[in-house]
Amino acid sequence: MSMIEFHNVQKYYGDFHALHDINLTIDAGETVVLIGPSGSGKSTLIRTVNGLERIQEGKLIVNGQDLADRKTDMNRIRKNVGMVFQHFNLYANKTILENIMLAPRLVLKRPEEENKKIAMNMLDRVGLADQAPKMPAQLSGGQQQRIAIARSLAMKPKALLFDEPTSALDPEMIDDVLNVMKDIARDSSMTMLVVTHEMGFAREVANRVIFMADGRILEDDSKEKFFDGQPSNERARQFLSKIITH
Ligand SMILES: Nc1ncnc2c1ncn2[C@@H]1O[C@H](COP(=O)(O)OP(=O)(O)OP(=O)(O)O)[C@@H](O)[C@H]1O
Repeated sequence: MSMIEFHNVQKYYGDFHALHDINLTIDAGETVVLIGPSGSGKSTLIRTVNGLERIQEGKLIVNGQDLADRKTDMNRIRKNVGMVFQHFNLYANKTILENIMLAPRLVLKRPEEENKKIAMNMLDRVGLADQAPKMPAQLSGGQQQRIAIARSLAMKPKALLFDEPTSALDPEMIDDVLNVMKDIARDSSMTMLVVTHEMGFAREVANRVIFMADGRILEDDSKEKFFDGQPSNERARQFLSKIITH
């Protein structure tokens, strides 16, 4: 079953053509890694999936709903599709536990006791149950990002989008966050679309690797083909050789 389908999608910012004729299907449970040079449209593409950016042409079906249709209920999309950003965006004046409980309480009307239980389970899953009473500023960047992931998980989404989740972190914190993401990727019920240049993550858990440049998808390969064979596209090959040697 497909979770995300792009059919001839075009996205413009004013006159600027940011996404060119995107065709892409991601099945439920897949982990797809999106790479490409700066400005190639990776963020734009994933932000269209939960309606943070609107598309101008084509069809974009997410969890069975067409996002190009103005009648589509965006709140329902956002309940099912979580997003983790480069900067964690935690509420600074709320405890870690409150950060996680807030959206399920307000959006899902989840009863308080159940909400707390699920929040604690999610904190446990990211290895930070003991941090529940603290404030975000008391945690390291890597811990804050794991809290942001727990917060997304607490909504029990069907899909999670990650936009460069480790690129604002000190190097020593990156593995802790990637390990949490790998654990989620191995859960076959979760669909993940991840913008990252962490190729170790891609090699270990991705089903597919997609290469974008200039707003276009130039390569969409299984991880085996991408890493062990050779991407067919010359720019993808060059990009891969640069990020792997650096
Ligand atoms: N709100 C906006 N208004 C106008 N142009 C935008 C806007 N957001 C992005 N763009 C442009 O769209 C193009 C794609 O940007 P996008 O952020 O999607 O790229 P990216 O591949 O995620 O880059 P990076 O790796 O640097 O984050 C860039 O040329 C960018 O300048």
